[in-house]
Parts: sequence; structure tokens; C-alpha cells
Amino acid sequence: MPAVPAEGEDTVVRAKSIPEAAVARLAVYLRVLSGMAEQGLTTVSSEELSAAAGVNSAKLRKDLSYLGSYGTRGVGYEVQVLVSQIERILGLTRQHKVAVVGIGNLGHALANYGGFPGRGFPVEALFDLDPDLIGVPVGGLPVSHLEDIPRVCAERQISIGIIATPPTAAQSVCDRLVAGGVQCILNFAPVVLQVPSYIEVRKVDLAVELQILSFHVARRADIAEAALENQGKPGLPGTALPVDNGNGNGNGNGHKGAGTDGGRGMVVR
Ligand SMILES: NC(=O)c1ccc[n+]([C@@H]2O[C@H](COP(=O)([O-])OP(=O)(O)OC[C@H]3O[C@@H](n4cnc5c(N)ncnc54)[C@H](O)[C@@H]3O)[C@@H](O)[C@H]2O)c1
Repeated sequence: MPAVPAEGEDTVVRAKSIPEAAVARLAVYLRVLSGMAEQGLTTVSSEELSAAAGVNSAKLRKDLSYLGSYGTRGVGYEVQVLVSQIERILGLTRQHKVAVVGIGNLGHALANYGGFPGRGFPVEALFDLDPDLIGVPVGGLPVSHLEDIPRVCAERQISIGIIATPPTAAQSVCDRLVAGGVQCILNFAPVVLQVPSYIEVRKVDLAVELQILSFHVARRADIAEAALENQGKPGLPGTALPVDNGNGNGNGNGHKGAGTDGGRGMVVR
């Protein structure tokens, strides 16, 4: 007789097999579905959801199949069921406390942004080294000193650290966050961080996103030019297929680079 999976085991097995690009899209579906639930919608068709999320419907159905969700013909998906399934698979059934380090332009914006707590990411600590900032409340939370990162993060059980310092400070900030027990780092500084292999790092680089957009605009111009040149030539297509960038909507995110540093047993991300 096959073993019955323990509660949650099934979710863990499923989560392991989901490609990272699909994980990014699940987060988008969750945002869209939460908005629909707020408006009182109880069911949604895959066409409606794919249009609202900007993802083609075949890719959407494939993504939702990772959850074991296939919808009902003629009815679609139950919004609340999908919300719960995605929250479970993304580990959002519990809160993840966040610390922001570097309370300059970007850090101020992040600390003041009211949208994180409602989505399970309460900002619980802020750090900087500028004496004019220490003790000053930003978004209702006083800024602590850089040196207190390990103690405060451990005490407040911070699990995600956001780095918004100049690049030269980012590695030492990262080391302090790791010492404080954070498990994940969201890095805005344009620098490659060295972390132990059990730490998850995401790098946010708006310039890279803009370059990807630029690539797609250039591709579109090339395609239009080729189509114009081919017009009237027998046997040649007037258009070409766009590049599939993995997220099904032409936005090209979900990139992640990782390798090893070949010595310290660290992962370079
Ligand atoms: N990824 C992106 O898309 C993106 C966009 C904008 C900015 N950035 C990057 O984000 C970072 C912050 O940008 P900004 O415009 O907010 O800079 P900023 O100069 O306004 O703020 C930096 C803050 O970090 C503090 N700081 C400096 N060294 C520190 C240390 N060792 N520990 C703690 N705090 C320290 C400074 O006192 C300051 O308050 C930069 O690295 C910038 O390149 C990234």
C-alpha cells in the first residue's frame, strides 16, 4: 500500500519541483487573485486570470497544475481555494519579519511603504550608521545602529534582510545579517555577495530590468524592419515569433545567477 504523505509533506514535494520562473508567476497570480477576492469574486476562468496577470493561458494552466489545481470545465477556479494553495506553496501561511539596512533614499521608501505587512512581510528593524538617523523613527520604527544588526535580528527573529547601502558596505552588512540569523537577503546594491550555501539571495537591479526591456524593444524593431523588407517577397514570412523569456508575458524577469567562489565553501550570488 502506498504511504500516505504527512500533512504538509505533499506541499513540500510539489514546491521542490516548481521552476523558479513559475514561482515568480505564482506570486503575480496571488496578487491578482487577492484583488479579485477583495472585490467579492468567487470564481475565475483561466482566460480571465491569464488576462489580468499578463501571462498566456497555456502557461497559466501549467503553473496552476504545479499546485494540483486544474479548475472545473465551464466554471473555472475557485478564487479563495487558489489563494490558499498559492499561499501555502509560497510559504506565506506564516509571517516573515524583514529588516532594512541603509535608510537613505531607497531605505526610506521601503520603510515607509505600507504594502509589505499585509502581504506577510512586516518590517521590524531598520539599520544605518549615520548618527543623524540613529533613533529617528522612519515609518514608525526607530533606526538602530549597524553594529546592533546581529543582536536585534536574533532578538526579533528577522528572517529577511534588505540591503540598501552603498555597494562598498554591502558585504559587511550581509555578514552581519547572516550572523543575526537571517535566512534570505534581498540585495539592491550593485555588488555580488558571498554567502553560506544555506542563505537565499535575490538581487534587484532595475538597470538590468531596463536593459531587458530595451532588448525586447530592439527585437520588435528588428522584426518590424524584417517584415517590411520581406513584404512582397514570395515564400518569406512577413513576421517572426517573439522570444520566449520564460514568464510568458514578455517581461523577462525571474533571472538568477549563482555559482561558487571555489574556496570558502560560499555561494556567490
Ligand atoms: N537595485 C536597484 O534597482 C537600485 C535602485 C536604486 C538604488 N540602488 C542601490 O541601492 C543602494 C542605496 O541607494 P540610495 O539611493 O538609497 O543611497 P543613499 O546614499 O541615499 O543611502 C544609503 C544609506 O546607507 C547608509 N549606509 C552607508 N554605509 C552603511 C553601512 N555600512 N551600514 C549601514 N548603513 C550604511 C547611509 O548612511 C545612507 O543612509 C545603492 O547601493 C544603490 O546603488 C539600487
